[in-house]
Amino acid sequence: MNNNNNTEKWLAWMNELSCNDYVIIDQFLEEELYNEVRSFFINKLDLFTQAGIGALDKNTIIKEIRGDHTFWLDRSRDTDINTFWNLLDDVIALFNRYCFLSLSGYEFHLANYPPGGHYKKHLDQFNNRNNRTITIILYLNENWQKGDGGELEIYTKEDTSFLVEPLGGRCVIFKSDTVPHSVLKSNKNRYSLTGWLLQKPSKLGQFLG
Ligand SMILES: O=C(O)CCC(=O)C(=O)O
Ligand SMILES: [Fe+2]
Repeated sequence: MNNNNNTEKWLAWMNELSCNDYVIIDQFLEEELYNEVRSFFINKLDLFTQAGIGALDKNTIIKEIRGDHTFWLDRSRDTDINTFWNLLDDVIALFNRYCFLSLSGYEFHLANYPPGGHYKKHLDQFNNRNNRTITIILYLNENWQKGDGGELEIYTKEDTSFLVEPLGGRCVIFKSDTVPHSVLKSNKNRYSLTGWLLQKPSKLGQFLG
């Protein structure tokens, strides 16, 4: 973190995350970085493909469950957003230090839900691969209006749920294994940058012998 002020902000967000399992942050990035990420998104729109469900070979396209199109990011290739990658390094270091985690990596994609797109209620951890630990979603929608749909529905520990509008600059962070969520039908293109901070795989020994 480049200054104490940012560290303090992160400590408050992590505190909220540990109490509620989620935290919602408006104007998450400084304007310049937000614009950089959004321009990068727009430049890549031609490369998006229909998203699937499940890890690796279990990945199948089921439009009834999720309707988004995605583009997976690669830090060494996608250097236009280096400032964002560097921020992630700092964030991972803070989580490991203050939340006693052992995060060792991340995976991020750009996502577009075209009109009619939605994602049914789910958890972000796959049954057969459980190292997704923290989910981070940054919305990139300018001028999102009531009636545009595409709200994120978050289901709480108290068995209630609430809706989060995908407003540009808003970031939602939650625990990947405990917070069920869904995306309601979007009525227009809905842009986001979504990713997961990954825990070091446990029980590697059983594979390594
Ligand atoms: O874009 C969102 O609000 C949520 C996306 C989501 O749940 C996912 O990609 O797993
Ligand atoms: Fe999800």
